[in-house]
Amino acid sequence: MTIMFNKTASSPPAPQDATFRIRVAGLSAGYAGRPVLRQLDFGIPALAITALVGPNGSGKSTLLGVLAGVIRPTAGELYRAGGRPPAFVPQRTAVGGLLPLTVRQTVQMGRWSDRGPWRRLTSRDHAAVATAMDRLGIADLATRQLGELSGGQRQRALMAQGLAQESDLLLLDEPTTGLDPEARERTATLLRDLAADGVTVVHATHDLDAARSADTCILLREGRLAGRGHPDRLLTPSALDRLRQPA
Ligand SMILES: Nc1ncnc2c1ncn2[C@@H]1O[C@H](COP(=O)(O)OP(=O)(O)OP(=O)(O)O)[C@@H](O)[C@H]1O
Repeated sequence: MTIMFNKTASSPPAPQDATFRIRVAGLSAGYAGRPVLRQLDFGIPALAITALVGPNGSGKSTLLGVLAGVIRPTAGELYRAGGRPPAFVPQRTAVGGLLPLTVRQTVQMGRWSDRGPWRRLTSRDHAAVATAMDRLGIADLATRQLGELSGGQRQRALMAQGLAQESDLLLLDEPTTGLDPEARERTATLLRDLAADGVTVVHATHDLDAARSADTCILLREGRLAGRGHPDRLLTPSALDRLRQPA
């Protein structure tokens, strides 16, 4: 699927290139009166883990919103290779902790895109929900209210909701923020397993260990592409210093 906006790119993405799950060309986006992303060109490799790295306000969440289809670009092209609609897991701070929902109900909402909110869940849905909770290690929290959970537990409940969608494109906003070292390690292993199972994973992160364990990184600075490639090549101390300086 190619979505074209006010076209500014001279070279359109190549839909026939099966190595990319997503391609963008000349992509710009932002909010009313506030341009954020400027003229981005890159591909997201299929069946791999891509980390979005950059300082606060560099546009990582905005880019995830565009890739998820919840923020409309103002210019450029976005090509998503065929597959299921993306599963988008926002930062836990963007999700109300006061919603009167149990963990299980939260994860079940991941099935709404297939089932709709008012239909009874099938045994297949229940199995997907149980598997997602198991993979995130939160089965024992199933009956707890979301609002009673610690930040890290709530983060894992939201990730389980994303997994329950069984999409082949998982977009995660700072999935390891607030997690203890063991949960971070578990998340890293989970992302690796998902990629091996056929999922393309994109996550925004400030966690350099998580970024270093990705297959590829995209660096953003003030809404512009500051680099992309393998983390070993990209995440050098001097490159990270440059990221922190004004563009
Ligand atoms: N809903 C919004 N309305 C207006 N401006 C916004 C909105 N959300 C974000 N912004 C602005 O867009 C810019 C990029 O924000 P974004 O959240 O994408 O950055 P980020 O790299 O994810 O930051 P962080 O690492 O702090 O999460 C910032 O200047 C921010 O103030």
